[in-house]
Amino acid sequence: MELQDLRNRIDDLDDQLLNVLNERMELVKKVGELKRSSQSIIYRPEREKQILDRLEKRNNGLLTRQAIDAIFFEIFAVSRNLELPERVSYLGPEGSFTHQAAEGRFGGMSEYLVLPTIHSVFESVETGRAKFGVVPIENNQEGIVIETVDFLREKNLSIVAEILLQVHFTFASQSDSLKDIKRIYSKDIAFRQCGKFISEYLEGMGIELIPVDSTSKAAKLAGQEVDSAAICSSISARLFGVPILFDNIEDSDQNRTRFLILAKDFANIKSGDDKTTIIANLPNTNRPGVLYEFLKDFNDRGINLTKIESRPMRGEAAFRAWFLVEFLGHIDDEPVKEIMHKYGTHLKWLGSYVRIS
Ligand SMILES: O=C(O)C(=O)C[C@]1(C(=O)O)C=C[C@@H](O)C=C1
Repeated sequence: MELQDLRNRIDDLDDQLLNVLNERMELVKKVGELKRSSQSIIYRPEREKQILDRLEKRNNGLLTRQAIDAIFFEIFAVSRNLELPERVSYLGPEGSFTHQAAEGRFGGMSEYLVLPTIHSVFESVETGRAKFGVVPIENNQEGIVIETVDFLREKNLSIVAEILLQVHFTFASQSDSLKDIKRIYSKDIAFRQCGKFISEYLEGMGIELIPVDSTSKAAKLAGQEVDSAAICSSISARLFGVPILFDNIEDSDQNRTRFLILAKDFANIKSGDDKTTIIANLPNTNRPGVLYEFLKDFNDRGINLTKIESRPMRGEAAFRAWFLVEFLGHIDDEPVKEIMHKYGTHLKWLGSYVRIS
């Protein structure tokens, strides 16, 4: 078949797609009206997961699950904006991995608020300037993001969903020859995580490594100087128009960051595959066995703990700790309810949400 024939057929299919999408939006609009009249929540991650799981099962074409997710997250985002436009804040700057995570879930059409600190993201959701906020919580190579964990305890926000992002770094420069590069900008963590690439490709060339605040700042600087390069995300290289010379230059392809989507007073319905996050301020943690007994309560009920992170009780002279605890299951599960009831105000529920990681 000739190119023109193929393109004509693609045009036909695009017409059909457009009609079907518009038809879908008519239905979504009606859902939106129903929700508004009953004051229900617009964003329903568990319904979105149900749709994606169903489509994956039905799928017998070339699309991978990842591709289906990417296309449909964009459709859901457009749907939600039609139902009720909701602003999303994220930890910037633009081009950061958090930006990438937020866009992956809320699509290119949403209205975004780019904020400079994790604290300001929490605050924007608290004050209602944004409906949702996206912050990193942990990287599987570097560990927990302490600021996020501490604000989860301090502030009164709910966890709506988690996002898992595979972290890829790119090497971007306006110069197409490594010989001409005099300096590389990046974040200190990124230099560390791309150590093998740096020593194999760049060692002994007298190139200066300059740490800056963010990888997107690195991309911006590399966009202004022809003899510089940046180790940054592909989204920030694109944002600042810096050509990518090498992709996926990180040492480990296991490098993943987990992000949380936060909102005020949000509760998900059970999806059947959920994770729950709580804060435990256990009573008198200096008595022997307090933590052991608490953990045993989970074990006794067959609840799978996925994380326990210990943080200091600030403002006290004693060395006391509180814990961020995550486990598989939903707050509406009987065994989970039992534990929540048993410890009462010593536990603070932050959210039960569709499990990704
Ligand atoms: O089913 C709903 O509750 C909808 O609002 C529709 C829809 C969709 O586009 O399918 C949109 C937003 C929700 O997050 C989930 C699904």
